Amino acid sequence: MPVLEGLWGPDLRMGDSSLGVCPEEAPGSPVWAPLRTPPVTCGGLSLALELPALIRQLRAAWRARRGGPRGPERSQPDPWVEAEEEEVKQDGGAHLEESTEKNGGPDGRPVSWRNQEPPAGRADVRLNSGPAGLLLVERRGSYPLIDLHVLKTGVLQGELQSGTRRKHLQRSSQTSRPPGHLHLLDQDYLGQAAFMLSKVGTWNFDIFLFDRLTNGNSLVTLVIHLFNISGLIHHFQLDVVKLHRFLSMVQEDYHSQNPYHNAIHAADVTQAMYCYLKEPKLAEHLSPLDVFLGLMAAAAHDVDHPGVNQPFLIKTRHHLASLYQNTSVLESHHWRSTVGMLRESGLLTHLPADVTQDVEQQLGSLILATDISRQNEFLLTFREHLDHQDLDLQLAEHRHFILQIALKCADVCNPCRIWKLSRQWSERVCEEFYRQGDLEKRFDLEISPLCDQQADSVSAIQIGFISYIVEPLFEEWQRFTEPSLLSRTMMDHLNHNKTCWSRIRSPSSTSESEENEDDDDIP
Ligand SMILES: Nc1ncnc2c1ncn2[C@@H]1O[C@@H]2COP(=O)(O)O[C@H]2[C@H]1O
Ligand SMILES: [Zn+2]
Repeated sequence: MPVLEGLWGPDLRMGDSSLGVCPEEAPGSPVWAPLRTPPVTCGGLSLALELPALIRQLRAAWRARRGGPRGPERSQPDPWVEAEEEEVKQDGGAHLEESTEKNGGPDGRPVSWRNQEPPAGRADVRLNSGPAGLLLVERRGSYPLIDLHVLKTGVLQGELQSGTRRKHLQRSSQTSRPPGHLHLLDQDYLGQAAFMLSKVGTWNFDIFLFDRLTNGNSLVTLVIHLFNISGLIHHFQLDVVKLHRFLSMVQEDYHSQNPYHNAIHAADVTQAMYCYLKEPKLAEHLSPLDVFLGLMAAAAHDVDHPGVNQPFLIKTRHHLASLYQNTSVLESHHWRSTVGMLRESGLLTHLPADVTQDVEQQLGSLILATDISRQNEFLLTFREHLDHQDLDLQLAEHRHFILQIALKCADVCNPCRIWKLSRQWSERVCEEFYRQGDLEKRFDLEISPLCDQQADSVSAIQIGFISYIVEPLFEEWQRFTEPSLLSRTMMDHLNHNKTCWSRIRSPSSTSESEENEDDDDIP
């Protein structure tokens, strides 16, 4: 499979994984002992509540603050945002110093740390400065939809732009709900969604079903629940209304029209991250800040993803590619957009400036680690640590590294899910690749690897992805977490799913229709 090998690097696999049984949530595993304090009140809201009651309180609080049933309307094109984006293009980002100052915090707190170096041990935050060496904060509305009209002429003329007017039109039509509105659970489904949340730590959690039950609000609902049960709201004295506002912005800025990179993927990664943070090897060492960062980074790690990859943005000269100098373009955008939303929501304004600075930098380091082109760099370091048995989770720096690895695992864990869920993710991600390929074909661009529906079958893509990316990473993760029932289960599913894709690829042994009927049994 030379194409796949070339794309994903050499096969770095180690030994075979052992087989195991499919567990429910491991009983009695330590879950961040320091966080066990029962949530009582926060922002005037009682948090010792079942989810439906919490949501009702949230809704009432939100309405009271907004002075009406609706949140701020964002669906109208905002000429101010457009004007500013034009500025970005014209001055190459230099004006962002002023913009950062303006947005330093909703309370107007000066952002005195702008030109400081990132804290020691945060070497991954290497793209925190723009051309003028200033920290970039992307404001909401930098929605990087690809403007097909501009693409057609722009590629020829070598001046592709992002097409701000069109993107606002597309943005407002993509969602059926008014942005900013508090989209809470449909009463009919409250009970079922709440029941699912009671099993949020189990590996076979069906995020697609949960998304339907929550009316497309899986990300907001899941993360508020996880923050609540993890004691984070209490520990950091978070204002639940601000938290809800922040998460709604994040959820809304995922593109629902992307088959794969949408808010359901973010919710799925966050749920996986939660499972990994509960791993006994890790949980007892994690501080509340670690848990907060892990869940936040997972929730926001792909925000505003345009549904095309970095090479596409580079070859079409998208403004984000030049803004981030063709390096970790998407990940940098996800991070800086997250920082913009954090500041806009005011979620952390009650915390000391050095804490918020640290949070922003660590979020960057975590989100940047999800750049799949840096896979080998992380894998080799991880393997070296495990070989030398020198990871000391008392050290914040080592915990941060493990959080990066955990997030990377969560991001590519879909082949480790039960077949019924895994197959959906595989089809979705390939559909997104094929759409990019169709775009490239339509505009006479070279078709990117894996994006040609005629040449690259779903099964071939999956076998390559599992062999070169997922297996090597999860084998090391299993080494780190052992003995772990969850890791054994994930490896079971991975092997099973790989076998399924192999059979689909070579139907002589099993027909595709036969395989589609396959349930979640491990072979
Ligand atoms: N099942 C899969 N098959 C092929 N590629 C995948 C699969 N799951 C994730 N990926 C790729 O891995 C990348 C991890 O980072 P992203 O979520 O940004 O984008 C993801 C996809 O490009
Ligand atoms: Zn992702």
